[in-house]
Amino acid sequence: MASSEEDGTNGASEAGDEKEAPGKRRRLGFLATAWLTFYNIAMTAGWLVLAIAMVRFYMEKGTHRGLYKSIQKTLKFFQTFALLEVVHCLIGIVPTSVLVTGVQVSSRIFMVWLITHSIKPIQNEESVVLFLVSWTVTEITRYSFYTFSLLDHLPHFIKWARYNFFIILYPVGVAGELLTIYAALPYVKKSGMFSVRLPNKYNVSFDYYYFLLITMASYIPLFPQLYFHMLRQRRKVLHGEVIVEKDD
Ligand SMILES: CCCCCCCCCCCCC/C=C/C(=O)SCCNC(=O)CCNC(=O)[C@H](O)C(C)(C)COP(=O)(O)OP(=O)(O)OC[C@H]1O[C@@H](n2cnc3c(N)ncnc32)[C@H](O)[C@@H]1OP(=O)(O)O
Repeated sequence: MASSEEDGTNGASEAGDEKEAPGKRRRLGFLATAWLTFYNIAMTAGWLVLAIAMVRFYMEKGTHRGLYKSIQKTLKFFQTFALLEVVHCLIGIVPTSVLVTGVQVSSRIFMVWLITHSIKPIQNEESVVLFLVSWTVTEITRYSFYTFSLLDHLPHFIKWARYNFFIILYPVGVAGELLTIYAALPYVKKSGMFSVRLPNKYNVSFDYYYFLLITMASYIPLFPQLYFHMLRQRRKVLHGEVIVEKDD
């Protein structure tokens, strides 16, 4: 993939073009810092609320059945709000690749709105809990990491957690997502939902069932790229390695 994501800049950094030492933070303007601090605190709080709601639900009911329904509004709100992350990359206030962030965020939005929200019979699948728990732990860690970094008071444990938890949580989350899509397939096939059949006046056809199969297959090339991206970030941040760029 293009080099920009490996050195952690997207070319629009306010810090200029020179390469920074690993672990050294860029300096942002006041407005960008204030906005990002607010955004990250709000997101940390949102995912914490979600975590507490999930733990309380499970302790009270002793089952995962009904869990999704009870937390769906909070989940939809905060996961949709994360679309702003793509905007942050586009306008250059965070040095992350638009492509990496775009794939990450769009796959989450897709899971929330076009799978779990739209296909009610799968909402009680165990696999939904799998990705919900992975996402929640990841996001609490990630947004608190960004918040403390912006405030220049990053506890070592948060940094360690940010660049270690994903090693397990990423595959677990992806497994949860794939199993949920797989569970949705029979309902999608039977109902023909979101599909457009011929003949119609636009002369186009679309089969959501096959779209889901293609989406599942697309995890095979895309997920390793995201995972190796995180492993490179881990080496850079935790072990201070300078990643040598290689242009495609
Ligand atoms: C239409 C259908 C599409 C379907 C597509 C299907 C294919 C999908 C295939 C793959 C699907 C994946 C699904 C995801 C599942 C899960 O999430 S499971 C749970 C586990 N998940 C994770 O662990 C997620 C890991 N991913 C991430 O952390 C990010 O999303 C990332 C974009 C992939 C990587 O983050 P990145 O930003 O590159 O790394 P960082 O080291 O965190 O940040 C780099 C620098 O940027 C600064 N920064 C970034 N964001 C912020 C912010 N909000 N505020 C402040 N600063 C920010 C960060 O501080 C770093 O700065 P420097 O310190 O100056 O370098």
